[in-house]
Amino acid sequence: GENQEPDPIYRFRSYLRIKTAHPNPDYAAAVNHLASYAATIPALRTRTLYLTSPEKPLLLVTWPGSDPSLPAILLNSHLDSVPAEPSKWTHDPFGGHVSEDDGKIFGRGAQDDKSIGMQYLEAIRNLIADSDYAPARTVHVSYVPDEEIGGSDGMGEFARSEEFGKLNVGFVLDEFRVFYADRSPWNLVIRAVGLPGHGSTMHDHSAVENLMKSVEVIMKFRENSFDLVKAGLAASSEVVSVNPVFLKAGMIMSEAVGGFVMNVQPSEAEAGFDIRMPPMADPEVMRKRIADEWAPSWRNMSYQITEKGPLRDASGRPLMTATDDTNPWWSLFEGGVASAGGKLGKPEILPSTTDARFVRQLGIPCLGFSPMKNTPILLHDHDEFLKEDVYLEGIRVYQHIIRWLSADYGQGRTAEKEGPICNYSLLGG
Ligand SMILES: CSCC[C@H](NC=O)C(=O)O
Ligand SMILES: [Zn+2]
Ligand SMILES: [Zn+2]
Repeated sequence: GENQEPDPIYRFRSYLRIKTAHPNPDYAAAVNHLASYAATIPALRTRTLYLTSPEKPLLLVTWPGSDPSLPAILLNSHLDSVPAEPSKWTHDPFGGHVSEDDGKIFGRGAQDDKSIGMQYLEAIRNLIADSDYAPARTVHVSYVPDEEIGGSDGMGEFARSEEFGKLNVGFVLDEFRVFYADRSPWNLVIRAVGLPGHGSTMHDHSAVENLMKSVEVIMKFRENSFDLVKAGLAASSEVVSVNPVFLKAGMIMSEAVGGFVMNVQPSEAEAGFDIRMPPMADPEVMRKRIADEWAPSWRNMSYQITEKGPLRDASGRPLMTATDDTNPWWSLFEGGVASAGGKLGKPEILPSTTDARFVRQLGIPCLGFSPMKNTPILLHDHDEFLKEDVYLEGIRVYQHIIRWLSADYGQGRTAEKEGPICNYSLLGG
């Protein structure tokens, strides 16, 4: 029962009970929960930043290292969650329910990403309590708002802030299992105008006809991308994806059957698409394709692209973090996972998008990682859960990773006995 459950599980369930779903995430309660727990660990300092508005706090927890001259590491997670449809769930998505028989902890955020947010703190607590470990590098833990809605008032703003610069961050860990890149979202809306007229006449160049021609061209492009994936020639995260997400046309008349006027051909029509651009995609080529083929002005089309986040860093390089020995942080991360007895899959590009793109844009290496062994991926899905034992095991994995990343392997300095000796200068010593 509740009395016998380990404290970390109790704290995780309490976090899951906080209603952090959009459109009204309770950021204050989430920050309060995290900061209260952090306050019980004397080595930690906490600060709450309000970078854009009093409604959007960002919690920064800091574990000072013994050598402030070393670049720090940053462990990031987001405070917000996507909405859930309670009627489609077996248990209340914000009830913190645990199933008796198999120890599944249900909740919106159980995987994405309240688990890692609490695991970071639990791992730090254990490193101090169990082994008296003290890091050489400073370890920062950030809890940012708004990731699920694009992150511009969250990590986007944070990465641009003076505050962030002062942290001297050398390496960042963010959510999900080893991802070295994300795809950048573009929102595309195409609009057609055309000849209106009586619903009974057949004429060329109506708005809906113009729109449908573009939709066909776009869907053909989509089919080509998808065929590459189906043939096994590319991972789904390696192609440009495009999916229609809304269609809008017609004259609304609420008392009509179906709600629309039937005998008028509308003079305007619109469609919206979610496009994801992999890091290697050429934004210029894509912009030109949209202008010339997808929404050509000669077909009376116009369009609007909203590029939600960068594709390149300041020196024009695609936003990818190296996962080989050219990146010493990778070796330390991999070493930490291996020393915990874990095995990493092949590093991938995340098909969707996270806040990692904002730090990669600064040229800071960042890996997406969440220790969720043998767990079906239920991000944004119904009945999102994480099993108790997997959650606790994840804390242990983070203890190893944090230790490897934050220890001092410097020239002539005492190397941690579990850590590798690697090129210190590459790590910014
Ligand atoms: C427009 S940025 C949205 C970010 C969001 N992130 C997680 O799901 C995503 O849709 O990938
Ligand atoms: Zn997430
Ligand atoms: Zn998400």
